[in-house]
Amino acid sequence: MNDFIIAPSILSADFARLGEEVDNVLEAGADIIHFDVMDNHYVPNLTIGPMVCKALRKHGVTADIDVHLMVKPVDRMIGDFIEAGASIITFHPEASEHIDRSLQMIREGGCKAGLVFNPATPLHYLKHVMDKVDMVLLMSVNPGFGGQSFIPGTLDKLREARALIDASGYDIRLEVDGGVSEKNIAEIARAGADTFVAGSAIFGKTDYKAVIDAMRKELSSVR
Ligand SMILES: O=C(CO)[C@H](O)[C@H](O)COP(=O)(O)O
Repeated sequence: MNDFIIAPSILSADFARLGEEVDNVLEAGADIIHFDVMDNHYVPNLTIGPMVCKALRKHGVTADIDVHLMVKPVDRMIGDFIEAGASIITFHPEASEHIDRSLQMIREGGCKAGLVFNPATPLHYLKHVMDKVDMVLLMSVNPGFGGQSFIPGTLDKLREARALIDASGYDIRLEVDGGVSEKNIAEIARAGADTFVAGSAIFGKTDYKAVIDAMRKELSSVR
């Protein structure tokens, strides 16, 4: 596995050609696919559900699918996404009544589990479940829409999360999502992130490989 993971968010892909878009971005060098699920309740937008995840598997996608649940309640969706072929499932702690149970459901289904923190959500939710998470995702925008600007305070929060993860001794990835581009990816990596979600920065360009290569070049200066 690469030390740094680039995870294009299909939120910014052309949904009318989704299978082809996913094939193209993986061929261009993406490591995994980030799959944003919005319910028009937890966030003010509505996107895609397990049927689309299943359709991507049927289309032949074998790369990991990183499902970010922006839904409330959370638990009802977990089984559906496990069955649909998700690899990683993350959710927002404040959207689950029973965080420990939700994390266990995900792992028992054979997926990696993670918690997602909005810009103003404190990291203390992690304290008693570090042994049950494979990924911590810090939102660097308020969730709901692609194409927003990176919130600079996320850099300090990344440093705080990196220190917690390193002190825990567990193998936990630190992902960042929102406003990530080839211009700021090195600074974000230096703050501690190892997994980078980018939507508009990649799908907003015609040459996906050029953007992903530029991101990797920036990252090569970090470690
Ligand atoms: O979860 C999201 C929004 O809730 C998106 O993944 C995120 O915003 C990525 O889009 P962009 O890279 O264009 O900011």
